[in-house]
Amino acid sequence: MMLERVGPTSYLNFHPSVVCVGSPPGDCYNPSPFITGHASLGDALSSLIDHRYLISPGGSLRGRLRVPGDKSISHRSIMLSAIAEGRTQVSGFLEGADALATLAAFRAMGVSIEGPSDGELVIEGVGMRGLRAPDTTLDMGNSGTAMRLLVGLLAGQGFTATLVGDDSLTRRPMRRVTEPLALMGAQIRTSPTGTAPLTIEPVDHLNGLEYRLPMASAQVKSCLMLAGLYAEGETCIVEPEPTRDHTERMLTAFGYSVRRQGLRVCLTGGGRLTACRLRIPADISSAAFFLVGASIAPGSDLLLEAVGINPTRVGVINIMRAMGADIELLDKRTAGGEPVADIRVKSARLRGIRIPVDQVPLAIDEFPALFIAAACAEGETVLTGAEELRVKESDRIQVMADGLTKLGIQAEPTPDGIRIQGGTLGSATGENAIEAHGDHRIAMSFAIAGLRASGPIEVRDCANVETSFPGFPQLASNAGLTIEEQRP
Ligand SMILES: O=C(O)C1=C[C@@H](OP(=O)(O)O)[C@@H](O)[C@H](O)C1
Ligand SMILES: C=C(OP(=O)(O)O)C(=O)O
Repeated sequence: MMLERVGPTSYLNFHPSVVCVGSPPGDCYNPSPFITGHASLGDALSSLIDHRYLISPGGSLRGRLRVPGDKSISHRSIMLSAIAEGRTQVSGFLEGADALATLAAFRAMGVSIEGPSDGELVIEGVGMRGLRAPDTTLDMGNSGTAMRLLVGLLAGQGFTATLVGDDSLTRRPMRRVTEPLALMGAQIRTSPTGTAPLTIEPVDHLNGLEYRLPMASAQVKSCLMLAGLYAEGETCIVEPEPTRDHTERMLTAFGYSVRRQGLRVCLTGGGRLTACRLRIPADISSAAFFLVGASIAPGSDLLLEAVGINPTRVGVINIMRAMGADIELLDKRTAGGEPVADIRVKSARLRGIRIPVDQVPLAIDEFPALFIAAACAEGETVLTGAEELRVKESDRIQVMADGLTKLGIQAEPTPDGIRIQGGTLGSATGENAIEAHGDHRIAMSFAIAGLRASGPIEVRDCANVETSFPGFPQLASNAGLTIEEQRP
């Protein structure tokens, strides 16, 4: 196998069927849908269904809107309240397929959950040792967060559980979590290439761990913190750069002591969580499509209500402002331990930039939308240090480069990023339609590209928008995007 060093701690491993990212170079992604052994019901359905968006060119985004609840925080709200003592009330929960997969998994482990109804949930915590062995495999659908956090939480339970996912999730690297968990004493089986299904076997006990993350990943950090709750002694994780800190904040809200010193975060196992009330802000990752859309569409003026502006998530705002965007944060406040603001965005003339590497983990899910901003900017935008984008729901560097190229934009993928030359977005329909490859963020990014395109855009394979942003076409259309949804 050929290994190419692409950064101080990262490797891309080029092989016809397996890509390995991270250090040690063993954390593999299997890009071929044909060589995974497992497929869930979701896959079977999505292979039959071609769910498309047809976008008419032009328009502007105006008015006020509230995007759905934060996906990262929604997953964590279920996981922590399930193992807390007492009844937790949650509002603003994202009723999207990813967070609902987490909810279903905890129901299958005996947790009583009322709702969701209009984002409201009531969870009866079963305490640290109250989860029951599930009768069936736990299907985490399309969600990397659900699978990677849950494997940490389950590593210290006294029962066997198997986690499966859809075809995309089954290709994503899991050694990044199973290897450090094994150092804690966990027993977890993976496929031969280190992917799902993951089978977690009971062990006598877990040891605390001091672990330096080989890549900036909040999922790996959170996985190890959740395992650390069940470990003897202290678990400390050192991040290469700050990543989203929702687990730390939420554990604190549940009364669990988390100690942070710079890039090192520690907790001691054996404590307990006490139920609380959680209010989940609107998801900045969903707001990102509107921040970009309103910036690129002339005549736009949009207010996005109650969006989470946690400093570990605001890379999209920092990058867009550096490109010249007109973004104001209004009425800053705190909700459920998380900073929140209303965001006003108006159209602006954007210019290409070199994206600062320290912003990459803070905007990791927003790059597909940011690439559309780059395509509409004057000059070149260069992204580096973002090889993690290749192991998301799709290879987001390649899939975005392919789509932008179809729209007539010069987009040159590199192992750890992309170079995009701003230009005029063209049209893509019929045989030439944009393929979202089942990746929700790709689908929504090309939908908003329609605001500045010279002709219609057809986006294929959009069903997974339901994972993070149910109701996206309706909300976008209310704001001014001309979008038609074609369901089979
Ligand atoms: O912890 C989380 O909730 C997430 C962390 C990020 O993944 P990585 O940890 O792989 O960077 C992000 O891409 C994902 O959408 C959500
Ligand atoms: C990468 C994402 O999610 P996950 O890793 O949870 O599948 C995302 O939502 O963009």
